[in-house]
Amino acid sequence: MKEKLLEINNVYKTFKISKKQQKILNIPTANVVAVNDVSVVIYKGEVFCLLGTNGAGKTTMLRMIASLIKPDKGKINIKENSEKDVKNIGFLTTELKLDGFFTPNYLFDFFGKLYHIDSNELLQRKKILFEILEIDKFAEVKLKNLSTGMKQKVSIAVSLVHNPDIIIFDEPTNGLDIVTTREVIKFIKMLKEEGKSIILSTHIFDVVNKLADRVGVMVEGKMIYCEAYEEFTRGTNTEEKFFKLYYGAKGVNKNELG
Ligand SMILES: Nc1ncnc2c1ncn2[C@@H]1O[C@H](COP(=O)(O)OP(=O)(O)OP(=O)(O)O)[C@@H](O)[C@H]1O
Repeated sequence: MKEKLLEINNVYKTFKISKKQQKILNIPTANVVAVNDVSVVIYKGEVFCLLGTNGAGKTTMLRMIASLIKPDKGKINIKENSEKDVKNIGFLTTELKLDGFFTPNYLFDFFGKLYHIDSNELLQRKKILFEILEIDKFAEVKLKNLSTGMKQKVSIAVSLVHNPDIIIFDEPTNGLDIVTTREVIKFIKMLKEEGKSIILSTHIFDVVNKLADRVGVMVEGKMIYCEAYEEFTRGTNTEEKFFKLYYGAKGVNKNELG
C-alpha cells in the first residue's frame, strides 16, 4: 500500500492582471485562471511529473505545493509533521535568480545559514553535493562566469542545502545541453533511490520517460489526466499520448491538424 505524501483537493488560483497586460495578452478579462479545480494525490517516494505546455499552470501548482503562494480555494495537505513542512521542502525554480557576483561556495553557505544548518553539517553537505554535481572545481568561480548548465547545478545544490525529503523541481532541465540534462536526470534518480519524494514539472518527453513513476497532464489550468507511467504509455508512447490528451482537451479534431 502506497503512503500518501500530499493531498490536493479542488485547488484554484487566479491572478489579476493590469489593463495593459490584458491588452498585450489579448484576453477579455482581468483575471487569468492559472489553476482550475485541481485534485490529485502524490505518494511518498515517487517521482511525480507534471507535464504541460507553456502557461498550463505547472509553476503555479508547484508554488502552491511549496506554500509560496496560497490557493484561492481548495486545500493542499502535506501528510507530514506540520512544523517540519516548509523546512522539509526543497524548491528549484527558474525564478530563483542567484546573483552572478557570488561564488557557488558563498551561495551554498549563505543559504545553509538561512536554514540554521550547523557549520560541520553544512560542510559535509556541500562536499557531497558539490562532488556529485561536479561543482567542486568551480566552487570559487563567480556565477556570472559559469555555463548555464553549471549555474543550474548550483541552483539545484542550493535548493537541497537543507536535505529536504520533498523536492520540487520546476523545469529542472530547461535550457540545458544533452550532457548536463543527462547528469541532472541521473542526479534526480539518485535522490529517488535515497527515498526522497520528487515532484517536477516539464514539457520534455524524455524527462518523463526517464524519471516518471506517475504523470499528471495539465492543460489550461486543469489536470486532465493523472496515472502511473506504465498506464500513461500503455500501447503508445509519451509523445503520442500527450498530444492525444492535449488535443482532446482543446477539442481539436486530429484530422484538422494535417
Ligand atoms: N504572477 C502572475 N501574474 C499574472 N499571471 C500569472 C502569474 N503567474 C502565472 N500567471 C499566468 O498563469 C498561467 C499559468 O502560468 P504558469 O507559470 O503556472 O504556467 P506553466 O505551466 O508553468 O508555464 P511555463 O512552462 O511557461 O512556465 C499563465 O497564463 C500565466 O501567464
